[in-house]
Amino acid sequence: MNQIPSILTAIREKSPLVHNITNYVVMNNTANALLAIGASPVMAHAKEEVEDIVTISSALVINMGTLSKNWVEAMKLAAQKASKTKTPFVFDPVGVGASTYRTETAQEIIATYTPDVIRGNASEIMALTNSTLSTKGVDSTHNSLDAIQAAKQLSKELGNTIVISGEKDIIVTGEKVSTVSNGDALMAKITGMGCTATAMVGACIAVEGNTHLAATAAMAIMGVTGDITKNASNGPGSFQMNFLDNLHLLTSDQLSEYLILNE
Ligand SMILES: Nc1ncnc2c1ncn2[C@@H]1O[C@H](COP(=O)(O)OP(=O)(O)OP(=O)(O)O)[C@@H](O)[C@H]1O
Ligand SMILES: Cc1ncsc1CCO
Ligand SMILES: [Mg+2]
Repeated sequence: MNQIPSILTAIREKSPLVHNITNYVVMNNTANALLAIGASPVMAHAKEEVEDIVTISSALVINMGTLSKNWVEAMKLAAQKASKTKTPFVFDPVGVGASTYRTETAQEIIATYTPDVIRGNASEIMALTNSTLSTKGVDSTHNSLDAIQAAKQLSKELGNTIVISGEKDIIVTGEKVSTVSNGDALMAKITGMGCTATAMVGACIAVEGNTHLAATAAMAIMGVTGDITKNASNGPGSFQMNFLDNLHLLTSDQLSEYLILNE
């Protein structure tokens, strides 16, 4: 618990370069959120350059939100390079289970390149272990608690950390389960808050090698910033704007004070 604020401090001190291959919907928000927390984002998806960008980056974030053939090829090249250079790698399987293409792409990336962390909502994490589960789209129709068994199974198979986001954020590494109970329901009404959470995992794994701790810190940063933001906001628009300000203003003391963590 007391290690979480020091991860925030490390992000601000080191300003790690975080390479994102992410979707058209959230690209701008994600870059701004990474800047606000103190990291340095680069968005790059051309096949011709992703390997070079991975080489100079401290973490790789792959988000398959708006996937297509060239992008998937770039994702695979980047993930392969990250495994060679031992660059920490987080994967967001956006909408897995909604189409065969999404399911096959997610399964191939996970099986071939073993992300250090996978972050998805409950429906997405469940769809990764149950190929007959079809998801509604990018929004979850399940509670994060429903996905714990799937997350444990995945984590044990892959030897990595799985994050299930939702009202409660659940971080699973093998049998170890940590829960962050901060945040606000409005966060699910702003597109790409989950993608931002995945990018925060990227910033945290860039400075902290323990993936369970880093992923917990990322969800703590999201949830505590959500708590601080909710009182000052009238709806999704102002929440989104205030959230960015509060990420920038977030202190280690606030993280310690607000965090509701069970482990
Ligand atoms: N009901 C809620 N209460 C508190 N926090 C929430 C709630 N719903 C979502 N969140 C928070 O919002 C963030 C995004 O989680 P969510 O599960 O909505 O991601 P997602 O479905 O992948 O989103 P997207 O696909 O739009 O990026 C997380 O930090 C999570 O903790
Ligand atoms: C709405 C949406 N559609 C594809 S990606 C995305 C952003 C949230 O996941
Ligand atoms: Mg998502």
